[in-house]
Amino acid sequence: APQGGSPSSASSSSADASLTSVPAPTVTVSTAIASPTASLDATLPSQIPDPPVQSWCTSQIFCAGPLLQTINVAGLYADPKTFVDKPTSASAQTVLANFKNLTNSSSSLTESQLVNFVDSNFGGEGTELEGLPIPDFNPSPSFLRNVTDPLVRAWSGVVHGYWTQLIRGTNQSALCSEGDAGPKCESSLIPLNHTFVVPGGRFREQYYWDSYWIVQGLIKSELFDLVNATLQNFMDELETIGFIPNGGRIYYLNRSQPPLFINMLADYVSATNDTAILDRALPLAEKIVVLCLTITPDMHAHTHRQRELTWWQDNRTMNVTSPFTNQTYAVARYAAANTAPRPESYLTDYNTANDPSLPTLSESERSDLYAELASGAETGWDYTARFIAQPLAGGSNNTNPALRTLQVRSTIPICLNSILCALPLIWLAVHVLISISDRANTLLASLYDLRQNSTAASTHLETALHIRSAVLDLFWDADKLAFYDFNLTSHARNSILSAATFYPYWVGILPDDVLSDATHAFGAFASLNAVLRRYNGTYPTTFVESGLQWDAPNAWPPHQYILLDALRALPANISAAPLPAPPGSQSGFALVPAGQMGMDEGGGVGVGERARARAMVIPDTGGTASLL
Ligand SMILES: OC[C@H]1O[C@H](O[C@H]2O[C@H](CO)[C@@H](O)[C@H](O)[C@H]2O)[C@H](O)[C@@H](O)[C@@H]1O
Repeated sequence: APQGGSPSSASSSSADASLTSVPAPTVTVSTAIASPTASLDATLPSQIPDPPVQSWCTSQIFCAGPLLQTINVAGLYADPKTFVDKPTSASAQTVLANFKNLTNSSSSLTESQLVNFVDSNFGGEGTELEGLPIPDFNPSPSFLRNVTDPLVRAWSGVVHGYWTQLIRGTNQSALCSEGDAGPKCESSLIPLNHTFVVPGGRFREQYYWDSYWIVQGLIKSELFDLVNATLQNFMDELETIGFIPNGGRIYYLNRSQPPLFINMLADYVSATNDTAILDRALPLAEKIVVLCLTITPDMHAHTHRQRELTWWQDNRTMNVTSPFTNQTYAVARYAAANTAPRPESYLTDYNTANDPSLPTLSESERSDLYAELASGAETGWDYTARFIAQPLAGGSNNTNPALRTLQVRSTIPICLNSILCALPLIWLAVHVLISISDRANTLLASLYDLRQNSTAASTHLETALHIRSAVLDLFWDADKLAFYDFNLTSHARNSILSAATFYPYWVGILPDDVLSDATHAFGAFASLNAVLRRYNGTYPTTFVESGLQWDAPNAWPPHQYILLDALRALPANISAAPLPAPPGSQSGFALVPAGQMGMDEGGGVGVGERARARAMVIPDTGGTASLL
């Protein structure tokens, strides 16, 4: 097998399933042909001065600089990511010399000169990757037999079959090898040692938080070797880079993504009992969760001084004093250091910053905006009203005015802090506060138990109490019965309800208000009831139709997963009661606590009658079923 490691139970397959060796898929490359919107003999539009070179991304071809800006301003490709995924066909030195000759040859370059330059100096996007076969692919894994609905079962079988299209390896023969005068070419790919699974389409590389849900699927599909390989790649990155980047390209090296490595590890060990992986993984995982272990400089310093130099703590943590209780907490935010357009979205960011219909930005305002845009990408929710001061500033057809008011770095997000503290918090929930599904038993404290390291486990438990307090204090609104992000500028909670409101439940943080009163528990999930009653569809990311992809009406699969787990986290004595019915002929919206959704029925800033959350078959509960 091309994957690293082979757990004992990794080869299990259903007895009646026929094992099939599926041939390696052909990876389609060079799908994009340069097709500038301007005519070929048009000269390039004028440019603003190049942004500063980014210390984290020093390629003069794929990172901010004159070449990248010129190619982008020419608008050769509909998707700016196409260009930065093309390896050069000659050494970087040669390509840069050719570019210099070109720019010296004329004061006004034409579109066709740029098309020729790219065609003769670059190869097809993604050629450094190869599609790999899945050895002994089982088209009928046992989970399919437990899907009773024939339609859903057939659909699940089709989805299972997609794995064969998404497995990649680094194409060693296409990598830029060393020549006498240095590497023979340059590519933006971060080569990985193990097989990996890609989201697909333009996302040709491994992504961090996508991999969490990929791992959930791989486990169901009994493709354990691929999970192991995914984890090995991430461990390699933790060792060599110091953190797990957003994705597997050098232009992602200034940011991470929602940190779910240890969740993947726990789920893998639970599914395979491959505890051998823990020797390498646990110290690296600790690097990720250390935020939870170093609450304030004076707490735990005696036990955790050696862990202080870690990535999330050093780069993303700050102390916040609650205006509600005056308690101080170390909490995390997304905050990428960046003063240039994102290379994979260069023209998009450039246009946001230089939109002629909007006020001209000073250099420092532009830099700030670029940092916000990169930080927004780090959230995984790029982009959403949740992190925007004026989400409807340009209406839903023009998102530039809204993006100019991004406030990612001044938002303490519910989701990140819930995730970062998930393991000790769920451990706490399981062992101290509430009963929760078996899944929780696989989490960090249990992993430590496996290694007989009870000291570390008790520290996690102690820490969990503190972090649970931070989440409940900063984010929980007891009147609206919902969690909201904390805004560092207003020093108050934001008012936008989003799918993030369910993250604390997902990780086992249940407010006492909810635990003590079934009516409150219903109120906390009343927006879900309203959505299901009215639209019979999935839960949108927010209820704001901003035109951004992480806003209404779009609903994203990760959130449906989290929401279902959030419901499962409710104790049975709270969730078993029948749902309250709306009075008279009113809709489920009438049952939503005042102000929770921040919208008026059928209007306001929300989805209202226009909602079209991507429909999924979830039957209307009709007011009689339980929340579960
Ligand atoms: O499925 C991969 C990811 O796709 C989206 O974000 C990615 O694309 C952006 C633009 O090309 C890029 O700037 C960002 O950093 C990428 O992660 C999606 O929003 C992500 O949630 C998702 O992981």
